[in-house]
Amino acid sequence: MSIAPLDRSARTYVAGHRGLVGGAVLAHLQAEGFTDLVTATSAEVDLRDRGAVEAFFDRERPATVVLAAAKVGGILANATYPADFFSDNIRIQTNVLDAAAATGTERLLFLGSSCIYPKFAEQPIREDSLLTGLLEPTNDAYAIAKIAGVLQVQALRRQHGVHYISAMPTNLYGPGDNFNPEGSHVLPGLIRRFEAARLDGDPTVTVWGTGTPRREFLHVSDLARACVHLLENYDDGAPVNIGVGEDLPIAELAQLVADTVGYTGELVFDTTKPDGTPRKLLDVSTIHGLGWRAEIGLREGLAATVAWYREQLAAGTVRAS
Ligand SMILES: NC(=O)C1=CN([C@@H]2O[C@H](COP(=O)(O)OP(=O)(O)OC[C@H]3O[C@@H](n4cnc5c(N)ncnc54)[C@H](OP(=O)(O)O)[C@@H]3O)[C@@H](O)[C@H]2O)C=CC1
Ligand SMILES: C[C@H]1O[C@H](OP(=O)(O)OP(=O)(O)OC[C@H]2O[C@@H](n3cnc4c(=O)[nH]c(N)nc43)[C@H](O)[C@@H]2O)[C@@H](O)[C@@H](O)C1=O
Repeated sequence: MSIAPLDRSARTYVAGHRGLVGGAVLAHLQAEGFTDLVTATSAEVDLRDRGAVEAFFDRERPATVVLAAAKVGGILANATYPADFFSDNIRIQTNVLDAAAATGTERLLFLGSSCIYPKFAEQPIREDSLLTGLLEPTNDAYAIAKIAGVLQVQALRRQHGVHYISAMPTNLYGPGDNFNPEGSHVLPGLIRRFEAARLDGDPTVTVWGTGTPRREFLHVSDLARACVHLLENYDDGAPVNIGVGEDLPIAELAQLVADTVGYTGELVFDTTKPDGTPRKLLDVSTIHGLGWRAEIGLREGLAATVAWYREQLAAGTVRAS
């Protein structure tokens, strides 16, 4: 399918620009020479409010949209607040997708997540395993909302002929992440905990679960590159996985974080916390075939993220929303 390159002078809206993904996408678009970038905080435009979204799109009429706004959290947040994860995300994505189609947005990228796939999908997980099995219960509400977004993109393509696409990133990390002790994902959660233990001289650090689940980690700068690459090289309704193509056990990740932070105490595993899905390594042959590959290795990316976190800690600006 031939697609015109993105018009760097056309109005481009990054929804969720203050988040981990949105911040990286905005920085990448600026570096790529996009000159008409539009953003709005959730206080300025609450994307759950359909009227506010319609008014925003009527006013701004973006030609391109990256939808990186969502209610996002780790396994404990998802398991604790499933109704909020479902309701917020269904409303955010429905409002943005409908308003984009109604006001002539030409290109849109919707961000889902690797958790949309069945708990026991064959590994590595191919895009066509979607809806072939039961979901992981700790995040099924969030996953169904995201699956609904994928289907809404496909429905808008069929009914209105729009060039909207969906991408399914694996677990992400990097500058701009959420370090909330309870609500964050594993990597920021462990960075925060190991750094505090190092500074306080604690003899042990608790890691949630058994440590046996495996996870794949993609640096958010790689993801930002992938988002623009897909917008310029892909135009189909099928979701596209974005990942690095390798994973590791949580126990190994925890030891890597401890070594990177310089913590030398003991790891203790709290098995009262959920493990979640045993593995969710993504098959990335589709996006590799489109000419994109991850470039930032986990050791390199983790070291840079720890350095960035320490700067935030010193400045008192650690995000823990
Ligand atoms: N982090 C990860 O590991 C992964 C993330 N993803 C997906 O990437 C996308 C971005 O995630 P991530 O960057 O990590 O999330 P963050 O929590 O870092 O950022 C989410 C952003 O969404 C905005 N937002 C949330 N609710 C609203 C609302 N009601 N109205 C307007 N804006 C809102 C927030 O804006 P504000 O700051 O102004 O409140 C925030 O900037 C999501 O779709 C997520 O599903 C997919 C796979 C993995
Ligand atoms: C991206 C993806 O992220 C979520 O899925 P997840 O990958 O299971 O999420 P997680 O990063 O929070 O946990 C990964 C593993 O790590 C273990 N673990 C150890 N210690 C900590 C810890 O301190 N914090 C957290 N959060 N987990 C820990 C934890 O027990 C689990 O086994 C989805 O809800 C959904 O949001 C989604 O799409």
